[in-house]
Amino acid sequence: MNRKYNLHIMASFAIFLILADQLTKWIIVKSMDIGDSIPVIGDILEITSHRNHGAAWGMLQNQMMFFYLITVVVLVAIAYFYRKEASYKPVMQLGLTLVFAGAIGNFIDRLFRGNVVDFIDTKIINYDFPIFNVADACLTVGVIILIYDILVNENKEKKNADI
Ligand SMILES: CCC[C@@H]1OC(=O)[C@@H](C)C[C@H](C)CCCCC(=O)CCC[C@@H](CC)/C=C/C=C(\COC)CC[C@@H](O)[C@@H](O)C[C@H](O)CNC1=O
Repeated sequence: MNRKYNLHIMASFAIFLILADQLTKWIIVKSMDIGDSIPVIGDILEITSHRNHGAAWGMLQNQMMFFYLITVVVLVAIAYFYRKEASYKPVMQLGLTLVFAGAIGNFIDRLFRGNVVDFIDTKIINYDFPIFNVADACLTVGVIILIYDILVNENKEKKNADI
C-alpha cells in the first residue's frame, strides 16, 4: 500500500463525499420546492430547500467568475500542498481531501446550476446558523483538521528544536 500519499484511500473518500453531496442536493431539488422545510429534530435540525448565489452567509452574491477562480486556486493549492507537504502525514492528507471534495461539490453546483443547493438548517445554541450542505461541512471540517494539524506539527517541531 502506498503509505506515502495514501492516494487510493483519499481519492476513494473524495469521490464518496462528492457523490454524497451531489446525491443529497439532487434529492432536495427533485423532492422539495425552494423554501419548503421539514423538521428532523424539533427546530434544532430541519431540512430546508434553499439556494445560495453567493459564498458563506450569502457573501458576494452572483460573483460566479470570482467563485470559479477562487475554487481553481483552492484546488491547485490543495494539489501542491498534498504533494509537497502531506507525504507520510495522513491527518493533513485527510484535511486536504475533505477541502478538495467540498470545493468540487460546490463547484459542480455553480457550474451547472448557477447557484449552490443548501438544505441543512440548524439552530446551534439558539444561533440560526446559515443553511448549508454536505460540501460546506466537508470544507469546514477539512479546514479545522488542517488548522489542528499545522498547530500540532508546529508544536512538535518547536519541542524537537528545544531538545
Ligand atoms: C464552507 C465555506 C463556504 C463555501 O465555500 C466554497 O464553496 C469555496 C470552495 C469557494 C468559496 C467561493 C470561497 C471560500 C470563501 C470562504 C468563506 O466563505 C469563509 C467561510 C468560513 C467557513 C469555515 C471554513 C464558515 C462556515 C460557513 C458555512 C458552512 O457551514 C458548515 C455556511 C455556509 C452557508 O452560508 C452556505 O449557504 C454556503 C453555500 O453552500 C456556498 N458555500 C461556499 O461558498
